[in-house]
Amino acid sequence: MKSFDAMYGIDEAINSLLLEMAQQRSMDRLFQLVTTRLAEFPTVALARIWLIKPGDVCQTCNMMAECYDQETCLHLVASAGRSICDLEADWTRLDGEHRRFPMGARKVGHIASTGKPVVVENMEQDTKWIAYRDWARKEEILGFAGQPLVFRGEVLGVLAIFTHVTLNHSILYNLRLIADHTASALANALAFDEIEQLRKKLELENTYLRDELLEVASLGGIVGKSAVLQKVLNQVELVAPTNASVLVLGESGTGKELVAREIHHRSLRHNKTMIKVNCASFPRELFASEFFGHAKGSFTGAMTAREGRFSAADGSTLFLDEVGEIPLELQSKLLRVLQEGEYERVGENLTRKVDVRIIAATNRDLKHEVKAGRFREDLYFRLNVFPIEVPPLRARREDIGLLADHFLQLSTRKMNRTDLKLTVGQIAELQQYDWPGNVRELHNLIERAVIATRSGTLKLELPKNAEGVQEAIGKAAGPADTKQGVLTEAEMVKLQRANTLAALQQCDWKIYGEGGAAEILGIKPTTLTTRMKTMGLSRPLNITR
Ligand SMILES: Nc1ncnc2c1ncn2[C@@H]1O[C@H](COP(=O)(O)OP(=O)(O)OP(=O)(O)O)[C@@H](O)[C@H]1O
Repeated sequence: MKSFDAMYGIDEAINSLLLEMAQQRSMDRLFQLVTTRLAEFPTVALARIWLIKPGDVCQTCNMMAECYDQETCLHLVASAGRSICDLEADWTRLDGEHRRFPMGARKVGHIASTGKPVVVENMEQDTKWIAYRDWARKEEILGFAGQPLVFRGEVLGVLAIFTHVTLNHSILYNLRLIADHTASALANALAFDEIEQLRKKLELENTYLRDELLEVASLGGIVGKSAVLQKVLNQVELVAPTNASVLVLGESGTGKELVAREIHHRSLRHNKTMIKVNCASFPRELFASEFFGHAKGSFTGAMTAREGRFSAADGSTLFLDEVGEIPLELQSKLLRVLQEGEYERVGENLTRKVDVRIIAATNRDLKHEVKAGRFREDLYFRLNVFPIEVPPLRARREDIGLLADHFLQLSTRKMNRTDLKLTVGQIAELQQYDWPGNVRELHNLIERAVIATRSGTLKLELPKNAEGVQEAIGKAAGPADTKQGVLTEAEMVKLQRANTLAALQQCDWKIYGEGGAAEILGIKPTTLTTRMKTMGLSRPLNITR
């Protein structure tokens, strides 16, 4: 009977393997290299590496009966060898019956859970460890040796070989050398991975933080003294320190986002950045990835793995703006993460946990959306734990003067101007207007006026109430005789608003896709949604698309 020691040139082979290992940059290639080189010894039938990782396919794993914790198990990550009785058999596959081993189960699980090597010198005599005696006999396998992959006292996995020859304990020395090199390369790679992930997370957080700073700089607190606004602020104060979900309702531009930020700033989570996601700003096929992230290669264009917004908001608040736009097929996934705090990235089976507080906002009538079958009722109840209704500006006219002054100050500071003022008469005029675009429209109007005025009293160009689209277009097209075909800046703005509104009305407020307003206007849907915000255009509640 041949022995393992009879392998010719074993020391040279192992030395050259160790040198080759040092050149490897990819972990997968390193594992493959180790198993392939070991399987090249004529006496080795099969060489394998398993790594300890979180359980991922527990429900379909055929070792489930032997698995007690279902938290972590051994994942087969590299395999090489050849069958002597079935030449078609592919022993490099990683998806066979033993792709997972429970910790503590059989030889491999035992090595992982004890951190101690196992040698079966001669399977014909020592049958304790052999689960598949027939397989071993047919494949003429006599020996088994396995070493744990240990780095700084922590077991990371197992390296094992099945041999056609009997073994003695001296095999463990060579196997230990290879296992130690593999373990330290693996530990380095894991550390680099972790650093890379932290770096990406920081980068993402920084981006959100920068956006947040810009927002905060341009927001500058909630202004207003009206009774209806005070009621909103009382509700904010009440709900902020709890972890309850909040649904902020109201027309576009009323200040729903500002309310959401105020809740976050007064909450126990205020030390972390609030993450915002505008549910109307990306196409439906990207929703899942945007929310939950994706694994590398999970779809065309997914060149690298990506953290989703839920991960970025872990321990903080996630603001779901325009929540009524979430496609029905994603609503169940959202409900699950809200109820159980669990989700999976696109293209990954691993379940991740998060602790996120949700503040959602919408200008849609969500109850109506539920009735129409476009919004899940259970999700609606989950979000609507504490509803806050932000009133339109026309319902709090006494705030208009304060807001106008506030925006004048913001704009003059931003543009380094000091000499501009609003008259009492102008404020009275502002209070007469109905503000279909609400506070945002007022903000934009003041900012435009600051740009347009050289000094002294602001030049306000207040739109007329309830001006029709055709009227606006007609007017804008009309001035040819009076001003030689030239439109003023204000007329241009009015014309663009009227044209955008006409496009939206023509296609029943459909933004994306074929026949949508973006297509009719020849612009990107995201540009259109931003433009709608600036212009204070939003779908009327009775339009249900
Ligand atoms: N009470 C307020 N005090 C100061 N600024 C306000 C107030 N309300 C709204 N704003 C300003 O008006 C603009 C629109 O507010 P915000 O984005 O919060 O509205 P929204 O209701 O979330 O709009 P949308 O539904 O279009 O997302 C912002 O510039 C915000 O700073």
